[in-house]
Amino acid sequence: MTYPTQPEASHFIDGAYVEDDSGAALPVIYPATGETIADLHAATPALIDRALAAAKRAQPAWAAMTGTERGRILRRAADIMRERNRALSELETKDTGKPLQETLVADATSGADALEYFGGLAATLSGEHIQLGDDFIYTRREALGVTVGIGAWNYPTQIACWKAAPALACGNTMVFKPSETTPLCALKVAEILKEAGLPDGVFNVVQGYGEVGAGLVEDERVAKVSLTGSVPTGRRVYAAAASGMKSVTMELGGKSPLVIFDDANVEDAVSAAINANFYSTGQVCSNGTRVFVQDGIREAFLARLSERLGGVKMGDPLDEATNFGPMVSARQREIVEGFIARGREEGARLVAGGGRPTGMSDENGYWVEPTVFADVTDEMTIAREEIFGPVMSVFGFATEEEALERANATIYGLSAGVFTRDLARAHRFVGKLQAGSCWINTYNLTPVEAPFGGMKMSGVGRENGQVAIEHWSQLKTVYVAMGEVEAPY
Ligand SMILES: NC(=O)c1ccc[n+]([C@@H]2O[C@H](COP(=O)([O-])OP(=O)(O)OC[C@H]3O[C@@H](n4cnc5c(N)ncnc54)[C@H](O)[C@@H]3O)[C@@H](O)[C@H]2O)c1
Ligand SMILES: C[N+](C)(C)CC=O
Ligand SMILES: [K+]
Repeated sequence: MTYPTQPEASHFIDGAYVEDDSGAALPVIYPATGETIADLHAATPALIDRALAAAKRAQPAWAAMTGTERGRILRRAADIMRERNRALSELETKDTGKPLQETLVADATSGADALEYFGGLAATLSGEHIQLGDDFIYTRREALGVTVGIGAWNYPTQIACWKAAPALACGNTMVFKPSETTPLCALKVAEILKEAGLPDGVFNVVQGYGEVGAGLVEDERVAKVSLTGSVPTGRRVYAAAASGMKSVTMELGGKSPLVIFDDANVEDAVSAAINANFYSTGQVCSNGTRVFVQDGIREAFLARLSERLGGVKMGDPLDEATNFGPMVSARQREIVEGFIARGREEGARLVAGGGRPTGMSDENGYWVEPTVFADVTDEMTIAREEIFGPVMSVFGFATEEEALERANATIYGLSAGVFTRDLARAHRFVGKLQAGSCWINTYNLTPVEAPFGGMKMSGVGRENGQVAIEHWSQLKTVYVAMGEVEAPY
C-alpha cells in the first residue's frame, strides 16, 4: 500500500477527520524537491476547543478500562504500524526528506516499539500498601486527565508515539499538535489507533503553528504538556504551563559531547561520530556535535573520517541506497549555512563539506554537505550553539580531567558519549558527565526501554522506560482508619 500525501483532512478529532478551511494555510513541502505535497490548514480556536472537549469527554471511560484492556489496543496498534511500516516510512520520508533507508528502521518501528512497550506496562500500573498498626494507607496511580503533546519535525511518528503510548497507557487522553513542518504522519498514528479499537476522542491531532500549541497549553482543561522542541520554545511552554500548575515533560535541544580517548577503537569511534552527526542529516536532538579526540589519535581519526565520508550517498531519499538526505526546510538550511559561515570566520579548519553538494539541485532540494570542522575552540559559535544540521566540530584534548571539564561546559545536558577500551575510565567518566543519556563505545541508540531526557537546559522529565509512567500519572494517597476517631474536645 501507499499513503497519498494529501490526507483526507487536516485534523483528526473525536475519531474522525475534520477540516476547517478558514484556518491559516499550512502547505507541506517535500524537502528533496521543494514540491508542495499536501495543503493543510491550521486549527482555528473553534477546532482547538472541539479537540479538547472530545479529549475531556472521552477521558473518564478510557481511564475506567482496565490497564490490560487499554494495553491490548496499544499493542494492536503496534502490530498494525509494523505491518504498514513501508507505507508509513515512505510518507515520513516525503514529509521530512530523511532517507527511506533510515525511516524504515527508526520512525514507525520506534513508534510501534513504544506502543508495544507501554501497552505491556499498562496492566502493571499499581499503587502501594503501607500498614500503620491497624490503620493503613494505600496509594492509587491515577491518570492526569487531558494531556497535550507538541512535536518537533525530525521524528514525527516517533515523537507522536513516544508521547501518546505512555499517556494513553496511564488512562489519559491527548491532543497532539505535530510540527507545522512535518504534519502528516501523526494523522496516520491517529487512524491506526482508531483501527486498533481506540475509543473516539482519546487521541486527537490538530495542526498548526506555535500559536495553536500555545492555545492548547493555556487551556484550563489540560493537565499536562509534553513538548519536544528547542530550548526557546521550551521556556515559553514551561512558563505557560507553570501558570496553570500543569505537569510538563520537556525534551529539548543539546550540544552533546562525544569524547574519544587515545586507546579507543578508531574505526568504531569514527562510525559513532558519523552516526552522532550525520544521521538524519544532523537533525537529531541527542547528536554528539562536539567531538573531543585525544591528541594521540586526532589526525588518524580525521583522516579516517574523511575517507569514510566518501561513502556518503546523496540522492533521491526514496531510493533505499541513499544514505544522506536534504535538510527539512529552506529555513533550516539557511540556519545551518549561517553556522558554517561563522565557523569559517572564527577560524575553525574546514576538513570536509561546508557547502551545497555539486550535482544536486540547489533551487529545490535543501542540500548541505556533511561538514567537519577541526581545530575548533570552546569559544567559537559552532562549539556553543545547537546547529541542528550536519556539522561536526572536532576538538583536541590532552587529559581526562580536561575532557570532562570541557565536555560539561555547556548549558545543555541531553546526551554524551565516551570511547575508550579502559572500562574503569569509561564508567568513572560517565559518572561525572552532566547528561541525561550517556553511551559507552557507541552513540545515539535510544531503545524505548531506556529512559530518555535531558539535564540542565535540555529538559525536564523523562520519556520511555518504566519511569515514564510516573511522568504520565499521579498518585492519590488514601488513609484508612480502622478505629475510633480521637479529637481534643
Ligand atoms: N530532546 C528531544 O527528544 C528532542 C527530539 C527532537 C528534537 N528536539 C529539539 O527540537 C528542536 C528542533 O525542532 P523544532 O525546530 O520543531 O522546534 P521548535 O521549538 O521550533 O518547535 C517545536 C514545536 O513547538 C511548537 N511551538 C512553537 N512555539 C510554541 C508556543 N509558544 N507554544 C506551544 N507550542 C509552540 C511548534 O509549532 C512545534 O510543533 C531542536 O532544538 C532539537 O534539539 C529535541
Ligand atoms: C530521540 N531521538 C534521539 C531519536 C530523536 C531526537 O531528535
Ligand atoms: K515537510
